[in-house]
Amino acid sequence: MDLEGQDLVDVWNTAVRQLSADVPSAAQLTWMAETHPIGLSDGVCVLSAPHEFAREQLRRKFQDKISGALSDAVGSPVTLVITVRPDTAEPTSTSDPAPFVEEPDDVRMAPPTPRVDSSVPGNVHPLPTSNLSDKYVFERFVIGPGNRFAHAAAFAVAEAPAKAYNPLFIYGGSGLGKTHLLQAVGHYAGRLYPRSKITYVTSEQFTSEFIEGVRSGHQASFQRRYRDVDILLIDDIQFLEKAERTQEEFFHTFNALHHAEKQIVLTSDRPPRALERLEDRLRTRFEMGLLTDVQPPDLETRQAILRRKAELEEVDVPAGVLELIASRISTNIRELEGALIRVIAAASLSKQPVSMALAETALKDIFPAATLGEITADVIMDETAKYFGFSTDELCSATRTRSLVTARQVAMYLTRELTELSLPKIGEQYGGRDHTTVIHANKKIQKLIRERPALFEQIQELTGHIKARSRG
Ligand SMILES: Nc1ncnc2c1ncn2[C@@H]1O[C@H](COP(=O)(O)OP(=O)(O)OP(=O)(O)O)[C@@H](O)[C@H]1O
Repeated sequence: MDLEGQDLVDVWNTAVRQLSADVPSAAQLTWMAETHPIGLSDGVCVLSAPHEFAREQLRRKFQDKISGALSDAVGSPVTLVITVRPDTAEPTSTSDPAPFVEEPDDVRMAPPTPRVDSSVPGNVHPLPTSNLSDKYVFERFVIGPGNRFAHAAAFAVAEAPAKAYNPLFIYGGSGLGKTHLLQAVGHYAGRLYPRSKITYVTSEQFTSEFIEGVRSGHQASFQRRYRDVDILLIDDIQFLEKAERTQEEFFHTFNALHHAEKQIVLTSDRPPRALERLEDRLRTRFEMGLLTDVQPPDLETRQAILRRKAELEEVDVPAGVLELIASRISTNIRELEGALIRVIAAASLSKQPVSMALAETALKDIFPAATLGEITADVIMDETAKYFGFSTDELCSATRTRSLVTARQVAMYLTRELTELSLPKIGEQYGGRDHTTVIHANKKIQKLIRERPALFEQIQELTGHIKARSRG
């Protein structure tokens, strides 16, 4: 049954009436009132929540009840897809003005906006490329000896999906551009083939959606979502090693897509043969197409990446400073970019041009000392909590006072910069938050350290504490 317009609103209102006895707080009632149905097609209802926090709450606490109430209202099973309206304001927090943050936005990054395509019954899928980062396009990717082949393969796949190499499997160490290439395929193919359905997902998201589908008995809509695409981009496939049942499901998804000549692109931190806990049949399928690795960039490429980044930031950075940063950080491009951002922040705060002296000072805390041991997420959490006067439990809690939100965002930012943990893993570390929350925290702090001298100083000092504790 497909519903739209007033019919859909009537069904939704009936469901909400049925639910209101179970909604205890005024805040929850407000989110509920601000949540609207977008479409109901082939047993899948797409809801639009006012913000990410509401979406999470609705998903965690009310998903089953809402599905049940909607199923009752239409007389057949209904699966829910909850999205967040882009560009809506964050919920406001109630107390504690923070010293340097205006708004307590723990989360803000629009997830893919599913649409109900009425021309294809039952098709609920993300708009092409809607959950891709704008930054991760081919135009911003600097080519060097370590990534030339991977770049060429990704480019070829975007130009001729399912014709060039299928699957394309890109592997390599942390922060070397795998996600960037994967999403660039999505952007470019989306431009060349605007009608194609392109889905980007991390294997962790795929796993949790699958589990959710099983739990709620709605596997069919999950399967439809992933089998009805033209290009499937799956990031960090190594996490499937830990999820046996999802491996089975992914095997069928893979076969269905491959058989239908749809393109699959995968990234991993290791080549398929090193994914030891992966079923053989999946490993062999991953090896069926083209395998390509990304290697750490050489000095020249590192400088070129920094030059490009400085141009994009519209900041004049002398060649000597680029060389200084590039010569000290060699294995992770994320860290390389992080160092440049701090130098630019230091210059902008002190209202000086970027110079060697300024760069040396700004970077003294973050260049790894020779004897530095591994920096762990636990140490970062512990030091950040201490620094801002909170407990680690508070950092992981749902409390959203301004100062706590900032401390939490700083902790996530430093974990992203100083460890190799994936975005979902960092989210997990901080009370099971969504990976989009971590992306948001990272962006937010990158922006704030340029605007607020106090926060910049605090983060420099805190990084020093973390590094000191991690010295071997
Ligand atoms: N060749 C490149 N040119 C420009 N920027 C790059 C390049 N390679 C990586 N980057 C940038 O470095 C950062 C880290 O890259 P990315 O997230 O793609 O790494 P990854 O290999 O997927 O890491 P992880 O395995 O930790 O997820 C991103 O901001 C990306 O834009």
